[in-house]
Amino acid sequence: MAPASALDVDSAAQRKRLREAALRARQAMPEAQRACLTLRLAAHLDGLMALLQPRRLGFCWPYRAEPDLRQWVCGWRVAAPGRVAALPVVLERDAAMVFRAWEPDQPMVLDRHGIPHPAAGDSLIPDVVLVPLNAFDDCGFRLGYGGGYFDRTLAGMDTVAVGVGFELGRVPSTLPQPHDKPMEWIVTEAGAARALP
Ligand SMILES: Nc1nc2c(c(=O)[nH]1)N(C=O)[C@@H](CNc1ccc(C(=O)N[C@@H](CCC(=O)O)C(=O)O)cc1)CN2
Ligand SMILES: Nc1ncnc2c1ncn2[C@@H]1O[C@H](COP(=O)(O)OP(=O)(O)OP(=O)(O)O)[C@@H](O)[C@H]1O
Repeated sequence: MAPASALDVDSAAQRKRLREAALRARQAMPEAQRACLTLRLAAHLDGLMALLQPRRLGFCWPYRAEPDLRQWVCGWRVAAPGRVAALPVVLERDAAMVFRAWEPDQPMVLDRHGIPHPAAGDSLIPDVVLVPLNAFDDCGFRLGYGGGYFDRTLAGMDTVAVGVGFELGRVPSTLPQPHDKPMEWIVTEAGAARALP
């Protein structure tokens, strides 16, 4: 849909700048530093998961220097019986994603963006989804890669959305649009916090 006004054009351009700046800063971080921040972030995730107690947990395969949560998820999964980890699957452009259960060593295929996901499996609804953040704000609004996949997926799903990212992506406002649904929680290396109302 075409932007309605000069103000919309302005805020779309600003969102693009915020998204790109956060992505650039994250990708410029040395790998060792990223790993160190991810360990701290994971410790805060432990605390939040103890509170939320999901049985089915959605997360993302790391992409473009996002926090790599695979090891942490493996530990979470085996720490109690019946826990299921799930990855999002982009079946169609401009549509909601589905989640499929994931276990280490299972066959994976690449989606249209080159991100691995389980090759087969029934779709499921996670109790909690860990949503990657590029830029984000204290109200829980986020900027992803601009595909609108999470916006569409979370709009139709009864799940707790937990934004996961590094502090370097925090901005005063992401200039949220009417379709944006805020995360309930934000977890970074600095802690886990409920998004502000
Ligand atoms: N780790 C991870 N996996 C994820 C997501 C995510 O944010 N992080 N997604 C959350 O939505 C979905 C994939 N969404 C994506 C949307 C756009 C682009 C992307 O690279 N877009 C290009 C331009 C278009 C293209 O090349 O297809 C770009 O940003 O330059 C990548 C992933 C599902 N898997
Ligand atoms: N609930 C929705 N239903 C239909 N289209 C939507 C919905 N949410 C977002 N979109 C479309 O997706 C486009 C991209 O949205 P946005 O810029 O917020 O992406 P993003 O949050 O960065 O991406 P992602 O959710 O993939 O991480 C929007 O311009 C809008 O057209």
